Amino acid sequence: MSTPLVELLDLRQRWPGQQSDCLSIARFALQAGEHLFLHGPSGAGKSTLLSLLAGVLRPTAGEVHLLGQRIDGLPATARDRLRGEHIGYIFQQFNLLPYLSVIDNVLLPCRFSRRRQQRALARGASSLQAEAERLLSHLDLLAPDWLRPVGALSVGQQQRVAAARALIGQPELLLADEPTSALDAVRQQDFLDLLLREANEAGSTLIFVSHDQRLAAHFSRVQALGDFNAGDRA
Ligand SMILES: Nc1ncnc2c1ncn2[C@@H]1O[C@H](COP(=O)(O)OP(=O)(O)OP(=O)(O)O)[C@@H](O)[C@H]1O
Repeated sequence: MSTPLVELLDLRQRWPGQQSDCLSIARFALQAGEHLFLHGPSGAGKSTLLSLLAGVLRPTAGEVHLLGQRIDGLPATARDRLRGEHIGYIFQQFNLLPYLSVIDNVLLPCRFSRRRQQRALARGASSLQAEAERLLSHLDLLAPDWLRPVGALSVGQQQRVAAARALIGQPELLLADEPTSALDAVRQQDFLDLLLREANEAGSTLIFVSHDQRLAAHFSRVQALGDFNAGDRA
């Protein structure tokens, strides 16, 4: 089998002040192009797992591999660069820059990564701005909102901006942490359509964290965190 796109080996994560490991994973791997629906109870460690895979967090022990490269020992700047180039991350709290406009937030990954710029333009758009507008329009965020500061938008609108920002430039890995929690049913469906279509066209690997089991049917692989995490039983 080919090298996994992401892999965790003998990983442990214990938060300061805790008596037990939040995560204890002998092995977890995803192949390029896999779409995983990840679920589990609140507090089980799903967001922690995504932070480790994205190199936001370094594990207490063990190995994190991304695109065949071991990243847990890299300095923060190198992990930040890899994340910017290869990962689209929809954070649970969005992590948008509230004073920047909607368009400027979506374009942020392209400002920090030439690779994301090139891949955004390779999508056939006439400019980066046009590609940002295409993604936003599909998520039902239309022109009158594009120049507004993102902090002035509703929570559901901000969630859609965060999605467009993660998708621009076709990153190899998409991490989506409860990405539809603030959306109504119609927009949830539009969001899933766009996410899965973009992921398929780019061959992106996707980890989609959600409590909403109705969405699981859209995914090729469905797992509970407890299937491979012994942390809370340690
Ligand atoms: N920055 C932090 N400092 C200390 N403990 C943390 C931190 N972040 C998370 N934890 C702890 O790690 C555990 C797992 O949290 P995490 O947010 O990963 O769970 P989750 O499965 O994503 O939950 P939810 O479904 O509610 O979002 C919790 O016990 C939480 O208190």
